Amino acid sequence: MFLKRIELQGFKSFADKTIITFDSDVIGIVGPNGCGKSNINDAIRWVLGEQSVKSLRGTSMSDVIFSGSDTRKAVNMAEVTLVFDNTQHFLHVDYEEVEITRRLHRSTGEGEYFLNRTPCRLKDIQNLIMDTGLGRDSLSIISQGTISSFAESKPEDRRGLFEEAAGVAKYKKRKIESLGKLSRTQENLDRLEDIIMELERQVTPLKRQAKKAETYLEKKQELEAIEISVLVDEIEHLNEQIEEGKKKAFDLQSKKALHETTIAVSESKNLELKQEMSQLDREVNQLQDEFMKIMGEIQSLDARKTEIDEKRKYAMASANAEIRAKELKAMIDEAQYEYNDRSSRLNELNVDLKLNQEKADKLSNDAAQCNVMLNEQNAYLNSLLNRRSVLENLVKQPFNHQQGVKAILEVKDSLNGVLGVVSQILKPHDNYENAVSNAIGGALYYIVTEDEISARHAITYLKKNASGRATFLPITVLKKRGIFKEHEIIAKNSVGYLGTANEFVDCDTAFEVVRDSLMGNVLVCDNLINANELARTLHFNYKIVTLDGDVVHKGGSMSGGKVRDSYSPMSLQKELDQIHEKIANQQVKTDKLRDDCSSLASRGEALQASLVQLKIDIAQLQPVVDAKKAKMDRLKAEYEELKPGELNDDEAVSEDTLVAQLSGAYSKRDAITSQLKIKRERRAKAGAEVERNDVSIRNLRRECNALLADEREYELSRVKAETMLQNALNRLSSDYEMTFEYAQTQKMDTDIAEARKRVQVLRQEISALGNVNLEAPAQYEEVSGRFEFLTKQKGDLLAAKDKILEAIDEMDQVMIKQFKEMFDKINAELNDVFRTLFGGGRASLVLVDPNDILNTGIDIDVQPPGKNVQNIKLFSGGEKSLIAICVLFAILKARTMPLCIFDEVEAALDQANVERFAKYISHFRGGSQFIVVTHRPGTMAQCDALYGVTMKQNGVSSLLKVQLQEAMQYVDKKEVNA
Ligand SMILES: Nc1ncnc2c1ncn2[C@@H]1O[C@H](COP(=O)(O)OP(=O)(O)OP(=O)(O)O)[C@@H](O)[C@H]1O
Repeated sequence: MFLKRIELQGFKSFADKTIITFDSDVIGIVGPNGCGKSNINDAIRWVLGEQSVKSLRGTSMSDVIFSGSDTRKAVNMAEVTLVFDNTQHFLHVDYEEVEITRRLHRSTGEGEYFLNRTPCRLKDIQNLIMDTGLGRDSLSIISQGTISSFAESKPEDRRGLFEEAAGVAKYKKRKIESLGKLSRTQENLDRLEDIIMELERQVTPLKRQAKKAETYLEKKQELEAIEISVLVDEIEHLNEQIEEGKKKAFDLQSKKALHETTIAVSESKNLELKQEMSQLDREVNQLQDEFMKIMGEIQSLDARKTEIDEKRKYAMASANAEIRAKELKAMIDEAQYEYNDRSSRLNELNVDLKLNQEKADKLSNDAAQCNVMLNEQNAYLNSLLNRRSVLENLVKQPFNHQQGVKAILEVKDSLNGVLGVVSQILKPHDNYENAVSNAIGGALYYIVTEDEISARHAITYLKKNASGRATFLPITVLKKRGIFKEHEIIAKNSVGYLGTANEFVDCDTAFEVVRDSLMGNVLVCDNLINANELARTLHFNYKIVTLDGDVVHKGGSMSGGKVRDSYSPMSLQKELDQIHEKIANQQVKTDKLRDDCSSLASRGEALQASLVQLKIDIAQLQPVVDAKKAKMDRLKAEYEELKPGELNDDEAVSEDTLVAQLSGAYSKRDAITSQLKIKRERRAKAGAEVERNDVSIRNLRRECNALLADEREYELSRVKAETMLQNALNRLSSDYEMTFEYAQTQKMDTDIAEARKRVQVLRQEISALGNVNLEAPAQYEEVSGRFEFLTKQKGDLLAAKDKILEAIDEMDQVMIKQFKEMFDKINAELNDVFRTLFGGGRASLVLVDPNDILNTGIDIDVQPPGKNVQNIKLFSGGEKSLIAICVLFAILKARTMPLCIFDEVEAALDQANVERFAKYISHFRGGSQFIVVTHRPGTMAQCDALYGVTMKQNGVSSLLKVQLQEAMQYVDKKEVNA
């Protein structure tokens, strides 16, 4: 016994668990129409993996689950188990007993398979039964429909039965799989070939481009290495040139400024001198007029005096002693008068000399003091000028001490998204510079960027060049800050509170978020006392700054004070403006002092000249006084000889005398002469000085022009050098992403002149290369790599294809052989079987195309006894069934089947044929097991055991073993009677 047991539950009409145990070789299943007999057949095929819903007589797979009846509810699961005796190993597994179960759930539609209660796949079941005769096209399970259609079916459609008998199904399946594989391999090959062709098209030009790119990169690399050194050398030279140019220009400017000052001083001096000269000219003219006048007076007085003296001489010579004495007395009076006059004049001159000397001393003192003051003021002016140049430098390069910030600003244009430094972006209101600077604190030097990516790029640049550190403020991450409303109300009502620091700063709208994020929560107070008070009131929750720049930090700590010469980048410009104003004021002050000093000096000079003249006058007058005294003494001695003791010294001398007039005139003439001399000398001196000054001004002007020309030339070459320097620096930063300082560390010790030449050559070579695809080497590597890989794959696929073809060929050979052998075997059996069942005649099987064993259809050539019908279709239904049964039995004889299930295959046969059919089954006893669903008593009679299927409850099948007698109640009444 091969099939030992069937267990059904929930399968079609078998709602309850039903177990059918088979213990004989030929088992009949009997029962009335519709009781569920064929459902057993369906159950066996279902378990063995039937997938065709149609052949299971349903529309969906869930139709196999019991769907309920009048009295029973539908169930949710169908389960059928077949238990096989495998001691003879019909099934190719080691087990002696094989249990196959299939289960289906209505709710999920999921099916499950079990092999000896272990879950398995449908494929496992199919493999297990393949070529055992239990397969899909097997002759193990034959229904009435199969039998009747067999004879009528096309020759090709009959092949399946023979293939199953020949056991070639597994090869056929494998062949189908192999053909699938082959077609997939061919598809892959086709696809591969297309890709390979496309890649082949790309590889050659890419190879050329890659070579070109490599040459370009080599040259570029060499150029870079040399050019960095050349650029560094160029920058160093340009820097030196610029510095030297600046120094020279500064020297020239200083020299020119000095010349211009000297010219200005000389011009103003000349102006003064010319004014003085014309004044002197006027005075000299006046003095000359006076001199002429006095000389006229003297001439007439002298004539009169000569006349008197002549008269006196005559009288003296002829007169007596009395008259001579009288004349002598008159002469003594005149001599006395002249002496007195000259000596008093001498005294006056001496007094003048003394007074003028004192004046000159004082003037020289004043001039010395004035010079000291001038020096002091000059020193202050110089210190202001120094501070101005420091501040100007700082304004030009405010971040000299912030290395990182400086480095970023230098390459600002080549880095994307760098917007500027906080201290440059924000502009504090007047007088709030200190407060705002301290409100911002260290963030003054933060660099504002468009976003985080720009900041990351800038940081990478600093790292790469080791150019210092800097802090960045990406605008996109900034948030406006402020103070709580209640705190604002408190602050506004506090003494000295001025507002939040951001209120005192102007900036572009785009930077308002920078301003408000840095200072929106910093408060400003007028002084530190009020700041402390406010801080306490607000519980030290805010940073507070004062106008002086003192700070009360959050938490209460304080900082303040002042550093000498310190500066804030925010107040730089303001301080510079103030310095400009101070310098202008100081220059006015020093200019005035310089004028004072020079006027004191010229006054001193004039005084010195008059002192000299006074001394000359005194020196000239002294011998005159002495001569007048000697004359007076001689006359007095003469008189004493004539009249001893009569001379009275105290006698007054009349001033109205001619002598007095003459003395007055002489004295006036001397004074005028002296003045004229002084003025003329002064005039001549001034004239000479003007002359000298004019010459020197002309010379200085010429020199200034030359200096200006030189300066322009230097300026021009400096600007040129600066442009070249900027270009060189830009190339360093944009082409090589290097700062000059970093590039200096990369400079090679090489002959720069040679390097320059090489740079030229390399540049020409690079430009001769034309357009270069720098991606080409990578693309070439990728494409050629793919090309090689795919070519290898193609080789592998071709080898695989050959192998598959070889395997298919082998399978074909096996199938041809097995099929042919089985066909011949069956053909050999058929005639006997036919003759037995038909009681004579002949039958054989014919290959439609013997040359194509693998596909050929199979014809049946039969001739029942006494008939000569050629076309099988012309036979009656019963005959057709019997022919099909003959073929079936011939196959069973050629190949032993462990199990055959016949479902009313003999339905169309007449009683005699049924009996022959039933008896013929006995031929197979011992080799095969038969389960026969039948309504025919003839068949029932040949069965070893009979099972009756009934529906005791409506729609629910049940099963019980019955005796032949009981079974007979289900058969066709006519047949029983017959
Ligand atoms: N899913 C199902 N649930 C309940 N009953 C079902 C289900 N599928 C089929 N049936 C019932 O099974 C019966 C058909 O059974 P089957 O074809 O096995 O009868 P039979 O005994 O072979 O009849 P016959 O002698 O006429 O060939 C029908 O009455 C049908 O209602």
